[in-house]
Amino acid sequence: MSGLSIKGLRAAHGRNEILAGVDLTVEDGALACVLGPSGCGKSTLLRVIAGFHPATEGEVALGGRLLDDGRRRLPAEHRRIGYVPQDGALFPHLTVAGNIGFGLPRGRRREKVAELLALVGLDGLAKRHPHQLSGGQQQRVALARALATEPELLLLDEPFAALDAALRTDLRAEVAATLRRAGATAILVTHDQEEALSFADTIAVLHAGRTAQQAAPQQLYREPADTAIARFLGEANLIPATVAEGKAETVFGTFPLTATATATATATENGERDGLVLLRPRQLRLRTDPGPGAVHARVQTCRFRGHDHRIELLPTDPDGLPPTLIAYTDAPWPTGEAYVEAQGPAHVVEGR
Ligand SMILES: Nc1ncnc2c1ncn2[C@@H]1O[C@H](COP(=O)(O)OP(=O)(O)OP(=O)(O)O)[C@@H](O)[C@H]1O
Repeated sequence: MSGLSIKGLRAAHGRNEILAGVDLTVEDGALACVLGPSGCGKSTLLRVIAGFHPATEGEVALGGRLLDDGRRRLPAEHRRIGYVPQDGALFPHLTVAGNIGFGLPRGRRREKVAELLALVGLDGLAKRHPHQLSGGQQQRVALARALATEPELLLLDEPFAALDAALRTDLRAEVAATLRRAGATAILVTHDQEEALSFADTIAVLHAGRTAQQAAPQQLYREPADTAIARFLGEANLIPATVAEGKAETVFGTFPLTATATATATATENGERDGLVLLRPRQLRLRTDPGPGAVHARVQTCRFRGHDHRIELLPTDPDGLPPTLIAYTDAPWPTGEAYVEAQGPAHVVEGR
């Protein structure tokens, strides 16, 4: 099997178990993100994959080769894995070319360095030293250096964390494009959900040392497995619902369920169950007049965010609704009265 496969991985720091059942599959040539809050074990996971930290149980395999199962371990230098740490960790006394070519055989060095400089968009900067580069340029050199040895898998540990917001967005898109051009298989760890959603083909959410869910970005955003994942990936309106026969009944009306909608509370005798339906802020629409399924509310705040407006509403009759609703709209909305309607399909989430 090609690509990376991790099953039931456990790892500890001393007596503290940090990873307590991580599953992760990354297909050959795919870009994956491991997403989780600070301290959940993301860096530890990368270090186990790279071979810098031992697994206690489970299995890590790359391209069908066993890397670690808690008993047998392939040494880091035989794994063909590249690692880009958070700060890039360039050699300060070497030039850009020296950094990228470090570890390459002499004969091919010049040609390969030129190729990599072009790949990461740094033509003409070969003779500079790291201190003469911007943060973003330094990270691109670190990426080129990691790609130089043509690793089977590239690990990126929060590589954009130290950069300002605008540079971060640009560099993230550039790095994703570079990795795709190079045909690399890569894993990026981050605690930034926007970064994960925009970068990856597949995202694994870590919670308490376990994989809570792995799915494609759109699926994870629209169809999270539980309320904690729903909230972690972005703002969520969680609306009480009665679920039966493939439909969810809410105060906004009845909606068809998403294809993979997961069941919530235990089924009652007549086949109905209570659940929570996830409506993302873009699924809510505001109007000035009442209409079928429209809920009366008061606009509390309307905040301009450049690409849209974030509107916070208090429902007049809170029965069957959370205390506040969040909508994102293209047009601004004055504070005061509004009617809110919702668009399906509805996804039923597990409470956690
Ligand atoms: N060398 C170590 N010795 C003991 N405990 C450690 C060590 N390294 C990390 N830990 C602990 O392991 C847990 C997970 O750390 P890790 O760095 O893997 O998390 P993370 O998700 O990458 O966090 P961040 O996003 O803040 O970098 C934390 O509680 C941390 O304190």
